[in-house]
Amino acid sequence: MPSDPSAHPVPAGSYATSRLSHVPDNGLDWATVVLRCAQMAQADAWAMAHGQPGVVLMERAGAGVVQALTARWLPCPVWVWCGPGNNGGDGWVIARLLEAAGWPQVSVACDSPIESLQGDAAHHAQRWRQARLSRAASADVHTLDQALQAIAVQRAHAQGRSGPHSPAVLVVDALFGAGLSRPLDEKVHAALAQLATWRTGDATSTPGCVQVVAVDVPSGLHGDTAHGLADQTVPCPADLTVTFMAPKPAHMLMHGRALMGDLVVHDIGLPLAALQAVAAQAQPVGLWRRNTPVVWGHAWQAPRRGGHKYHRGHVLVWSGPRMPGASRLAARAAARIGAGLVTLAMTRTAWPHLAGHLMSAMAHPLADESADALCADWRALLASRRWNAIVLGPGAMLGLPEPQADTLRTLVLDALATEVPLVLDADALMAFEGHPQLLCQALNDRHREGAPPSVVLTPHEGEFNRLFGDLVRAEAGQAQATAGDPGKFERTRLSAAMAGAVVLHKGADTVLAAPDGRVMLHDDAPPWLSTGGSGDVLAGFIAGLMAQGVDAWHAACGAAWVHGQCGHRFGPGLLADDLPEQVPGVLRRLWGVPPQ
Ligand SMILES: NC(=O)C1=CN([C@@H]2O[C@H](COP(=O)(O)OP(=O)(O)OC[C@H]3O[C@@H](n4cnc5c(N)ncnc54)[C@H](O)[C@@H]3O)[C@@H](O)[C@H]2O)[C@@H](O)CC1
Ligand SMILES: Nc1ncnc2c1ncn2[C@@H]1O[C@H](COP(=O)(O)OP(=O)(O)O)[C@@H](O)[C@H]1O
Ligand SMILES: [K+]
Repeated sequence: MPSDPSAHPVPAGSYATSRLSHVPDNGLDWATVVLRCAQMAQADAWAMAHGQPGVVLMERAGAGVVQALTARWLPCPVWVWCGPGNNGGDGWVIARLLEAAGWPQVSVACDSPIESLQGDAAHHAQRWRQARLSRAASADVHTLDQALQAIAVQRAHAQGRSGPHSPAVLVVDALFGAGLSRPLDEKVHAALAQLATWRTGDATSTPGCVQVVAVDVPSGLHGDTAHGLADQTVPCPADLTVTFMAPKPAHMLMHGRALMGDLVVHDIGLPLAALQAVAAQAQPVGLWRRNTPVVWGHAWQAPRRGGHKYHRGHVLVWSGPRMPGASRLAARAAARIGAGLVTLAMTRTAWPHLAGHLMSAMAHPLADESADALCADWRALLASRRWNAIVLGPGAMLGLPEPQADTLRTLVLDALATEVPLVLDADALMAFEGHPQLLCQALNDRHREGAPPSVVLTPHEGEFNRLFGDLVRAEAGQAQATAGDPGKFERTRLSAAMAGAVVLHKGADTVLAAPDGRVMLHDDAPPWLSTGGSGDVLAGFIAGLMAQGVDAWHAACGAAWVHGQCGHRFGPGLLADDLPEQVPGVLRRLWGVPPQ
């Protein structure tokens, strides 16, 4: 247990430096998990039951906030807004420690009388009061209304004299954290909304004149869903958020993440055993994890000495005539990540545009005078040899006279009727819009209970909602008493369970889920990845790994990681075409292959 708590910034995704093929799947540690609020409370409770008093943990939590805060800002007037629970408890510690550190103007606002506070929060409120009295200073506690009036005055006096590191007023939001159990009262919401207006700047003040530090989460944000309760808006974003031990979904999922400002995860010294106890309760599938090679490295081997291209699998990529670039990107990505052979199946109309551009990949033309002819040719191709993985979706639209979606659905169902591992992306998913049950049925028919899943669906948020939105809402409504968005983790988990497939739900906050309930967050992806065709490359990476024998879950997690690393390596100005070209460097580092 560290006695000197340290802070580490998020994302903390890092390369492993040694060969990963021997690392077990369960490399559990605080830096690799995302904990729900109830699980964090379990870990706290475990530590308290095993000799770590709550007041000590709270002291460390407050100290962590002070450490992060003093590293960023010069001494300036501070208001600490304390709520009625332990989030407020942290606030009392922060106020006391800031004063002890010599910050000259620290004021506290709390709408609950000190005498009404309970437990650890009551203890620290009393310590704050005693510290004040021992210095013969006033131990007055203000209401939020009084705080707002005072901040308005401080703000006005400081016009033009504040800067990024010395705001006119710094407000510590210690109102509500993990214990938020109902929407904010109107009065509290309005107070935070006023603060938000001052923070962003208005007619009378400059942006940054008032800055905000959130303890655990910005108040009103639910830690599990990354939204306000019952669709309430979260009134005041923060400039800095300090949470403890492990991020919660709200710190990682969009909306929530956008409200955090800089995020620090502070170690308050809970032992690994506390996490292991929480993980034991989360069996059989375990905790929600952050995507690092530790989690999937064992499932994915470097090419072996003496192997040949057939050991590395043959990927079949479907290509429609409208956007042939998409399927070419997927094909190149599959080859770069290690598939031994890649064949593009393309309609005869696409042949002239595509075939001449292929170098290492092979091409197979399909009849396209009618939907029936196309489907028959596709079935024959599927049956013609032992494919190791299929990608269907990037640039899949057909350009036939018949209704597109009907034919595309047939092509997908034909592919699903084989046992070949499959990635379904983009158009192949949208062909089932309005018919999600049809897709789920076919996937479940194929998925054998207990066997590893062999299909990966890769919708982005829009595709996810159009395909699964109604099903997931209905399922979440049945599963949960609380109304409102269950959050991206839960939505993705539900969709994978319904579909009997791995779902890789793309975005700045990619979430992956397997039918057995495993859930993974991929948070280490740079914004340069939001460029046309980047998803096509990802689909190719997944198929390329599956072709090499990696199961669908580990292939999806590994591919998302490689995708993110490729984005990091190239940096700004990235085009999707650049991504596969970064793979050699990423793999070299992953496998510890020495530089040439
Ligand atoms: N030992 C621990 O348990 C630790 C807890 N820590 C802090 O404790 C926080 C969690 O504490 P709590 O579980 O007490 O939760 P909170 O302090 O977030 O809030 C719970 C209190 O607020 C009330 N409440 C909830 N929603 C409300 C609303 N909308 N309006 C008015 N009242 C509302 C609840 O009835 C309860 O009294 C964490 O966010 C973290 O800041 C840290 O000190 C680390 C250690
Ligand atoms: N802001 C972002 N930060 C990180 N990754 C992102 C961001 N926006 C998108 N991505 C990633 O980029 C890829 C885009 O895929 P997709 O939306 O299917 O694009 P396309 O259809 O053009 O290929 C996905 O892997 C997604 O997770
Ligand atoms: K808070």
